[in-house]
Amino acid sequence: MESRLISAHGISMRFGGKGAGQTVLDSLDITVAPGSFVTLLGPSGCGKSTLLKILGGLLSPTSGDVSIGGRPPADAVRERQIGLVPQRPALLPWKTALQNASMLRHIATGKRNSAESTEAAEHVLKLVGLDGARDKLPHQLSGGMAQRVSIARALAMDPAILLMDEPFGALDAITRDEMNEKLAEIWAETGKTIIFVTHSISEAIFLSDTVHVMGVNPGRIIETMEIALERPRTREVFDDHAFTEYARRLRELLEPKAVV
Ligand SMILES: Nc1ncnc2c1ncn2[C@@H]1O[C@H](COP(=O)(O)OP(=O)(O)OP(=O)(O)O)[C@@H](O)[C@H]1O
Repeated sequence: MESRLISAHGISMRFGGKGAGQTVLDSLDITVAPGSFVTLLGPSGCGKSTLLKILGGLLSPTSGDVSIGGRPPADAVRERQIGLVPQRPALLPWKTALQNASMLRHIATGKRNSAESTEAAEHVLKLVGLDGARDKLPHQLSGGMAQRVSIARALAMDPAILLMDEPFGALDAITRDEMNEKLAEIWAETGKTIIFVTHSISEAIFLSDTVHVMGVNPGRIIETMEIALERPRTREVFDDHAFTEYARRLRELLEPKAVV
């Protein structure tokens, strides 16, 4: 694929029938530059997950156009250029970390135990910092470790674009910070385009090049903010004046307006 620019124009999404239906997204425009880290930040129900799936070609909008590298998103899906990391890891409980990480590749290649797929899974397990846990079963993994396997499973397919749907929402605050640092490293090392959904202001600032703030009823982008903090970023950046300024501005945008 020549350019992986994701471009979406006039995106509207309506669920349900005419009377009882709901317009979830309304005339939304967004572009995502190849190799960038882009976050969709907004309140519950504003349509972040819906927009994420539309951008990755996993859901068709009711109206509007999406293209990935100038081509229909279905092409990118067919060419396995899209990886998805869901909210919950959903690992197969009877398979080890390595087997879970190689699973999609084995399915894609049609070979149950190809050495090449296992090698790819070993490589990505190392990348997510789990090479020591390759033979553990899901019930032997912490929440953070399980989510790392889920990231490895998506990365093992070597997609150009990674869709991450609030992957760290269920983790405790410390583990979440650790996962954010690890993800920033993985992104820097692999050059993937990452579209990330979160409710967390600090997570959005820490990870992103660009934060799209969404409003609700109907879901739309109310502001796009470029995050100009230097990289690589470590936890110390939370104390940076620029960081707290971004956080203040984002909080203002997300706080419900007082009714006068
Ligand atoms: N398949 C579907 N059928 C009907 N309604 C849906 C469907 N998927 C999403 N919705 C509705 O669309 C709205 C937006 O959902 P979506 O999951 O995209 O929001 P979100 O911002 O990701 O929410 P959250 O942060 O709580 O996960 C919600 O009201 C939801 O009930």
